[in-house]
Amino acid sequence: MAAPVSDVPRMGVEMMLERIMGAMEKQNQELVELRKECSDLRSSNKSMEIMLQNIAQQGRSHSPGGLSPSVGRERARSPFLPRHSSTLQTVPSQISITSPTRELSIQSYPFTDDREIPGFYVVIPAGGAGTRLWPLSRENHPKFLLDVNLCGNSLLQSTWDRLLPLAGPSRMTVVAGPAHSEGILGQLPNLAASNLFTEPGPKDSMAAIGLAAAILVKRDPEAVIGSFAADHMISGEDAFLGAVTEAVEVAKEGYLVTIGIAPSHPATGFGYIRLGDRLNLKSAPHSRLVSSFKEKPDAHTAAKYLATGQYRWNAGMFVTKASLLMELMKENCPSLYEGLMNISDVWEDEAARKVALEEVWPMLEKIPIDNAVAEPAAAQGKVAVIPATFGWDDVGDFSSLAEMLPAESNRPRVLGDPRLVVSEQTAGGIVVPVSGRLITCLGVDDIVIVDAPDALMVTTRARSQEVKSLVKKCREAGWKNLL
Ligand SMILES: Nc1nc2c(ncn2[C@@H]2O[C@H](COP(=O)(O)OP(=O)(O)O[C@H]3O[C@H](CO)[C@@H](O)[C@H](O)[C@@H]3O)[C@@H](O)[C@H]2O)c(=O)[nH]1
Repeated sequence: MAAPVSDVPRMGVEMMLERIMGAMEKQNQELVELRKECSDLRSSNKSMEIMLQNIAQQGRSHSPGGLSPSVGRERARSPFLPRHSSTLQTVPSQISITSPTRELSIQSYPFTDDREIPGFYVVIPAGGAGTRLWPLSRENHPKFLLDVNLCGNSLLQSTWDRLLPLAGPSRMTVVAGPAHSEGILGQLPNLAASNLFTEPGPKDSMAAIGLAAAILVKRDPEAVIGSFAADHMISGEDAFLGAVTEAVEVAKEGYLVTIGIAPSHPATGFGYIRLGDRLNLKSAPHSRLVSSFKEKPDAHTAAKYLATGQYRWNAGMFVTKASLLMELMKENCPSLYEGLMNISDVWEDEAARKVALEEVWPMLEKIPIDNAVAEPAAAQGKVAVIPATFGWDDVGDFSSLAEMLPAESNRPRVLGDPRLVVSEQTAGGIVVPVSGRLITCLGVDDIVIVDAPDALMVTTRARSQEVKSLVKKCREAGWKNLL
């Protein structure tokens, strides 16, 4: 039967709408495929880059004390987060906002093909469980072993890859607890066993970095060391390597050198560096003195600092002669210095090391490097800073993890398979579908949902720093096996 005359124009409109919707759907589909292609391309570029780096390293015959990379040990994939074919996640090329000032807008270090710095040792202190990322991170799978942005590498592996060109495999070292040794060696097959410094228990960053300094200064009295957290994300590798190379030059002049990040908000979880005079070093044109260093100020003080425009966040990276760090420890925390000297005296003798660690380690003072030496040394004019122009994030909690994922309007960001999340009027949050089941949400903004097979965690982005206290509560409630 023919349609009534009055319905004809309506049918026309409906057909048009249908066609438009169809075309839009097709476009969306193409966009998804394009994103996947880009992501695959990025992964294969990365593999190619690593392959080229390996070839270059194998061909390097002049590497001092060069170890040949261990044969037969393959790099283990980082555990826990699932891999899926339709990943849409990308890390923006610039993670944090760099300084708008002209002074910092340049910084391209004049690298030659070989970036290796003779006598430079990398120290990666890998401690802490990253409890604010529970239930993604666990005591046995801490944050640094996780591939939090699904790039195929854990944060530790990315840290290693980033710094390898400067030190070569023989001068890359890691300090960690015994529970993580196996995971670390599995993920870093080219880490020499003698360069994994195993501490009996967590004693905070001064003891960890101090232990590495005490051992390395005995192996090489002229050693310049750089300590870099195992669990940070960085974008802009050239700018990063340029900053570290300048920092090494400044360290050789007898400074404890930090890297300063332009702050974007009055964070209370970071150290603040007040910029002092320029050092006017030819080999490190961006270097400046640090006129003061304040570790983790309160919110009011942080806001005051920000308003002056004179402060940088401390990126938690320290570059210095190992001998200077030992001197600073001797001056500012003498008993810790004594203890570490006793341990390092016998370090290369396995049996004696075991005895010394058992006797001395439990007595050591638990203090962060920032309070132990950075604050007092800055007051004496011994700390310098290289202002950074690379993107940086310490991936401290689910809110900062969310920042790294592309925003989608009226939809939470998804770390994992986006098909497992169906939402309606839910903006600004982050969902991590690990268990594989479907997650649905309606009308809940800024929500954080982490769905692991054995534990579900729900909070808001605003409270994601407090996940730490939730973990404490779970422990008190007898759930230690899930932490
Ligand atoms: N091996 C080992 N490493 C440790 C230990 N304690 C801390 N670390 C390592 O030392 C580094 C810094 O320690 P955190 O405890 O994570 O420091 P933070 O609170 O984040 O503050 C530091 O980093 C901020 C940037 O993220 C800085 O802004 C701040 O000034 C400070 O340096 C990290 O790589 C951490 O894994 C430990 O007992 N053992």
